[in-house]
Amino acid sequence: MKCIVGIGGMTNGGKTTLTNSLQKALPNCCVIHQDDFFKPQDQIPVGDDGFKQWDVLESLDMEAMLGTVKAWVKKPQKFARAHGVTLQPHDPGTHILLIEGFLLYSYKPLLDLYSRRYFLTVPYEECKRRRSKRNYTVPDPPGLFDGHVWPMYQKYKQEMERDGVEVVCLDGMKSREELFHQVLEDVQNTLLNSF
Ligand SMILES: Nc1ncnc2c1ncn2[C@@H]1O[C@H](COP(=O)(O)OP(=O)(O)OP(=O)(O)O)[C@@H](O)[C@H]1O
Ligand SMILES: NC(=O)c1ccc[n+]([C@@H]2O[C@H](CO)[C@@H](O)[C@H]2O)c1
Ligand SMILES: [Mg+2]
Repeated sequence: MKCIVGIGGMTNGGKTTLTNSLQKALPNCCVIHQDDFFKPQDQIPVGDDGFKQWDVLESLDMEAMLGTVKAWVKKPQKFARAHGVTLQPHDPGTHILLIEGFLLYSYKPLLDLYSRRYFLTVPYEECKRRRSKRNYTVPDPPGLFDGHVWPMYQKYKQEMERDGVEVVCLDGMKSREELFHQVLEDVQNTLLNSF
């Protein structure tokens, strides 16, 4: 049985942290990080807001990401082996894929593949605070958060709500442990219900 779970939500909501803990706890579990599909810096245009447009869907090679997801769907065992995921002999029939990223549910070709779509958020102030401490491969220029990151987050979130995308909202202000146990239990129930 194959199960695809989305760990989506805003930047610095805690998606990667949660995903890494879940992967360790779930059997035969592979992960795809949307951040691995950012286009090279020279292909990211500067927008009317004066900033390089990192926080739009076009900054990502989503066709390549879709191809990677399809490779997992076709041969999860082969995918696991190729990505160093040890398959568990006592749980041979279960295969889980966690897809993690900040613009998961804005890309239509993947939308119906998820068994569950989680969405992590924190309040604006906390998001800005966490972000200011981060060091991305391309560092944030001054003003990026208020000038580009936050407005784009709001735009995509509004589109998601307009399109009626069904998500399970997660409060990113909860502790790492609480979030981990909440989602682990929910994923395990989803698995049980789909047998
Ligand atoms: N539940 C939590 N409570 C407090 N801090 C957290 C929690 N989860 C993650 N963090 C911290 O917040 C920051 C962002 O976490 P993380 O990298 O997991 O977020 P993300 O959603 O993957 O962000 P990005 O937009 O970079 O992909 C990190 O410093 C992390 O240690
Ligand atoms: N990983 C990258 O190449 C990169 C470069 C510039 C900005 N970002 C930021 O990553 C966040 C998503 O995790 C987005 O908010 C980007 O601004 C990533
Ligand atoms: Mg992340």
